[in-house]
Amino acid sequence: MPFRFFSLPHLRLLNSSFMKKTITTNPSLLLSRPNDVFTRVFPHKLKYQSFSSSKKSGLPKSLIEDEAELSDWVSELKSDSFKKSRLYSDSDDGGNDSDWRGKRKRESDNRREFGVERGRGRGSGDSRGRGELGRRNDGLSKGEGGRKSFDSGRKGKRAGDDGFVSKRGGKSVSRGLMVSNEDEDEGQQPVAVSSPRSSPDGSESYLSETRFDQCAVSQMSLKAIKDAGYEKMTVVQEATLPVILKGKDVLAKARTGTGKTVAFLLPSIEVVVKSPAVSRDQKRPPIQVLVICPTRELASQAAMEANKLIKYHPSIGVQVVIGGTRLGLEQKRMQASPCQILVATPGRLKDHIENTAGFATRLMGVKVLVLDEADHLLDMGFRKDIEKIIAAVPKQRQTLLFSATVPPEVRQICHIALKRDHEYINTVREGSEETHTQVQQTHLVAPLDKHFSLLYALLRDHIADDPDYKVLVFCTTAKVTQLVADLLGELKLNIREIHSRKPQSYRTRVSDEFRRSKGLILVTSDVSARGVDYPDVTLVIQVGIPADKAQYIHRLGRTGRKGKEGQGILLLAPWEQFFLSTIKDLPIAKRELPLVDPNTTKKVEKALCNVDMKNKESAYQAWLGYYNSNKTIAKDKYRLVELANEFSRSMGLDNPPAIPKLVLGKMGLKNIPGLVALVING
Ligand SMILES: Nc1ncnc2c1ncn2[C@@H]1O[C@H](COP(=O)(O)OP(=O)(O)OP(=O)(O)O)[C@@H](O)[C@H]1O
Repeated sequence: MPFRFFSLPHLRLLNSSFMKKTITTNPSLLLSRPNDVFTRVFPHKLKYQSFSSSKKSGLPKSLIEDEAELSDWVSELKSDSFKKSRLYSDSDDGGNDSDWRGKRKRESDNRREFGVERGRGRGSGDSRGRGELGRRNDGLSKGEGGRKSFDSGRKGKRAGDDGFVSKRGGKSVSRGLMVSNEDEDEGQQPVAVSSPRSSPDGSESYLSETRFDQCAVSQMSLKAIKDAGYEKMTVVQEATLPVILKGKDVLAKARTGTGKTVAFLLPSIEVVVKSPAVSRDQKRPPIQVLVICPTRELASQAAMEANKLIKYHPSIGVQVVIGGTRLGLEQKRMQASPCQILVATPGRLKDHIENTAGFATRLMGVKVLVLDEADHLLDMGFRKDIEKIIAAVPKQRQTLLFSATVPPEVRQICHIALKRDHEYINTVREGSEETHTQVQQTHLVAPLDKHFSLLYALLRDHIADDPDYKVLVFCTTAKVTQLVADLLGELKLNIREIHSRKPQSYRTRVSDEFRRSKGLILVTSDVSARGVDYPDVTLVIQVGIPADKAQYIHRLGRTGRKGKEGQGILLLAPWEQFFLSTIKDLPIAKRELPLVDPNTTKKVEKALCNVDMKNKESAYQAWLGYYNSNKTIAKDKYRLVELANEFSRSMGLDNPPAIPKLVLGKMGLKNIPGLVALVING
């Protein structure tokens, strides 16, 4: 296709006279396109990258039989690319657990864990006792450019959910949200569409002044919105709704926890409302809205939100298809209650396309395609699945891409899904951070052998400080998550764990419980990093470097939702400090090491002794796989192995666990001193 694309290097704030003019012309939502601004914004041409011409995998697309096969196929593709760029973590649409050597290994594990065991059963560890409360030691380092002391004024503020705007009320500061269009030839450019308000302390309200009943949606949808307790639109809803309702393709960026789900669901539902009613006799009515989410939790959550919004539309149905449940059950459910709105994870959707009778035909009715967490879905891990899905829906459709992060690479490849005249709506003000100002972010650097004790001390201090604590601890891989959860459970903290190695029924139960609870710590892999809306999370701790800046932002975004306060701590080893330069534009203060008394250290060491040896072995291998996929760390394999063995010692092991020779070969770590190779006969 002879497309020409033009990159949008950075959206800039429009000059103040233009802003003023735009905003006074229409105080709510405006779209205008002055040409002088436009020509300054699109200077670089972008080469069109056809997905069909991407690297050959050796398999024609039509021969991909199932999810696992596709995973292998993608893995092959990725083996070149993933080392080039970034670490991957455990956020994928997981399929069945299986062996690294087996054909059906999950692709995400191929990236990181290089595990050899399959779904090894450990007690679910559901209910663990309440922990002891210890002495508090905040230890935020001084001289952090006037930042508030770590906990100052935090207590008691979180309750102010709906009152956030009025509390922070102050004078509105006009500033532009950016809408852009990539096609210079058509004379379209970023324009100011709205002006979210800043409070006197500089934080931005997530709510706009526009009420839902001011926009052109059906009365029945408005009624449901009211029942859901929403009155004013959030900033991203205000900015995107009119554009989407006009039928435009949209790429939208808005901070975490600011209502992006409703922003894409509400106008999508309106498309169904306006479509001719489906006859009752029609057994397989067309799917009109297809929403893709990267994780099962997120897909279920989006379907729940959709169900809220269709409450008064009895003729509209919503279904969710996700991995980890029986395909046959989903097929029966879809037959029993056909739907026009389908929310799916990519792998399972592909399964249905290939294995469910009539499903592909139903997809030909898609009018709106939504990619939630679009940057993640367009990333290498999912790209091929997404390309297949795009090929399975009509070309004539509206496409909506939403995320809190839109890295430049994603801007460059988003045209595989979007029309060339799509609009880019960026609600994050130029020059402001992508994270929330009301979330206090700190980082802590300590040798690896101190991490477990430090983590325990940090959690204990937080619990002592806030009886309503609700904490997420992010770990690098599923198996490291399992290890940390075991350890914290041994230390009698009230914990739950969630990661791709857990059965879906367990994941759903734990996720629901954590959503409802207070006084709980959820130890998790990246399956909880994006989109999951747990209310009132007080603290997010990230142990070890996240995959990239976007993943840091999404993990942190589990706290500080809907204008609430929160804290984020990033715990790094000295050799992981390079990651700080990746996130240097975020307001992350250095935190002083909390005092860990010798008794605490001893207690943690004792608890580590009680952790199952097999879990330590798995964690070691997973750890090695994860850091081996990091360009910076893995460039010196000898050093990498030294570090892995430091991790092994930190788990209380005298000698590093053996790793199957085949796995070492796959990791490119054969014959590196310090590793113990395990030869498996037969
Ligand atoms: N207009 C509104 N008024 C008040 N609350 C709202 C409104 N719209 C959505 N919400 C609520 O805000 C919360 C966050 O919404 P949502 O999960 O869609 O955020 P998000 O921007 O998608 O976050 P993330 O980037 O983490 O995926 C949800 O609990 C949702 O019900």
